[in-house]
Amino acid sequence: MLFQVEMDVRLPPDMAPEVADELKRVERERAQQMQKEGKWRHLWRVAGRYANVSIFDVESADELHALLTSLPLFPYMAMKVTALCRHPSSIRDDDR
Ligand SMILES: O=C(O)C[C@H]1C=CC(=O)O1
Repeated sequence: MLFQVEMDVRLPPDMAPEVADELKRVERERAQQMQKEGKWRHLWRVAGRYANVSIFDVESADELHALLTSLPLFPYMAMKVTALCRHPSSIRDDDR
């Protein structure tokens, strides 16, 4: 199952820079691990915002929820999840 996830990062303005830097470091590790596992298929920065648009390829909404809530930055992100299904005009074999 494919899901589009929009993540808006909202770190508290008074968070110590070294705490923020460590959170971002471990977040990057986790995000790259999920990409290598094929779960996080696309990761795009939204131009001009501290936000991303991502495509996840998971077995279920429960799995997506577990992955998203495991992210170190999860407490500091607003997320919008959209379930995707195959478009009848798509020519890509992996759009499912
Ligand atoms: O920077 C972000 O968009 C937030 C988060 C998502 C992946 C990652 O490495 O950080």
